[in-house]
Amino acid sequence: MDFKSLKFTQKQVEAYTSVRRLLRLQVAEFFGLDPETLQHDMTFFSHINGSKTEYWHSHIDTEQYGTFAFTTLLYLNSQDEDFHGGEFVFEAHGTSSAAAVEPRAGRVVAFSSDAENPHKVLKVTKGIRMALTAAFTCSTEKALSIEAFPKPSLVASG
Ligand SMILES: O=C(O)CCC(=O)C(=O)O
Ligand SMILES: [Fe+2]
Repeated sequence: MDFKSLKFTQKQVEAYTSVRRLLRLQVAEFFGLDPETLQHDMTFFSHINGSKTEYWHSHIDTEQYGTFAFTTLLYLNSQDEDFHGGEFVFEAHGTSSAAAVEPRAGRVVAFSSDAENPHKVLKVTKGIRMALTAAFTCSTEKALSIEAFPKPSLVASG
């Protein structure tokens, strides 16, 4: 499947928008924030298969993407059913020990995006792993610099 040529239907955009709204409320509740302080940052879908040579190396989202304050990950399929490998791993650092998350369709991971949460994704050995990364920023200036998602040119009319 050539993901880059897909167009989103209006229904898919509505589904995405309501998922995004719920993620924002969940992050606000979990971190004890007013939802109004969380503004939409970058969003993207990822699909990783065993033929990829570049995996998600260990990184810190705020450094990698420049703007993230809170990251949410929504898994769209499941480890051991749709793919093998591909665990999400919070790296050990300071006094924190490593912790792994098994991707499951519908499971959400939310965390603050800065140096306190370095993480990586382990190699996918079989199948295709699909996830949504949806981030929030607390800076209006940064939020205004973010391109609309999905790009209007990728939404099918009617
Ligand atoms: O898909 C995942 O589990 C993590 C992806 C990630 O680290 C990112 O989008 O920055
Ligand atoms: Fe990340």
